[in-house]
Amino acid sequence: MAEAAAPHTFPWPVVLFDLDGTLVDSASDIAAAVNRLLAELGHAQVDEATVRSWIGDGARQLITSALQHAGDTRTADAVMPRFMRHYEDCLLLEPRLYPGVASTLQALQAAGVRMAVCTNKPAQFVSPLLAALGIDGCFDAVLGAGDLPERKPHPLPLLHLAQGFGVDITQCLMVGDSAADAGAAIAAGAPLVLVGYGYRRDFDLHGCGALAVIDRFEELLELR
Ligand SMILES: O=C(O)COP(=O)(O)O
Ligand SMILES: [Mg+2]
Repeated sequence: MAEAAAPHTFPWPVVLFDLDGTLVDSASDIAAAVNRLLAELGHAQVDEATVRSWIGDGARQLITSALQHAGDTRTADAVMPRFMRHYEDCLLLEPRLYPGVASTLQALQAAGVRMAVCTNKPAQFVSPLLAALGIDGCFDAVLGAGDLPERKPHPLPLLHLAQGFGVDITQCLMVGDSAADAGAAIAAGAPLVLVGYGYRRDFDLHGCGALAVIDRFEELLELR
């Protein structure tokens, strides 16, 4: 009788995933929303690469950067309701999972790893996006900006998720792309893996204490 394949073992029982720039390439949709706002405010359009450099610290910081870039003295708060309408309208224009994300999440799930999304994206957009991409069933918990009084790089969202899973934070691997993810993981005491393909700005991926920097999402399965 053929021997059953050994189940994949993974070093951590829980993985907390960042969303934008880690699981999902959403930059073109976010850029479309920003450009709709800029057009409405009478400003020139910006390219996707510029918007990518503004993603990672939440919608308010994104819009603060866009207004600054346009030389507009309005506050982010003053235009946020308008922006959120554009964000919602553009959310599902063409979001894409990065290569290997669906199969890797399935492999982790099959190995009994419990997973959560921990993102600075506005909370109301997270579940619809995960559902549209067909990966909503992989996660036991989803936390977005606005769900808690603090967001990454504050450690609270990570600590809150660990508590919900009933495990110590050192048992929760954080996987992200930005300084906000690294800051939150280090402040919380969570092990950290960074993806090299995301939206990082001026931040040293290799010098911030990550266990690994991966260029392909599937490399997660090789961690030991
Ligand atoms: O919306 C953002 O600014 C970034 O979201 P993220 O935390 O999933 O990268
Ligand atoms: Mg990110």
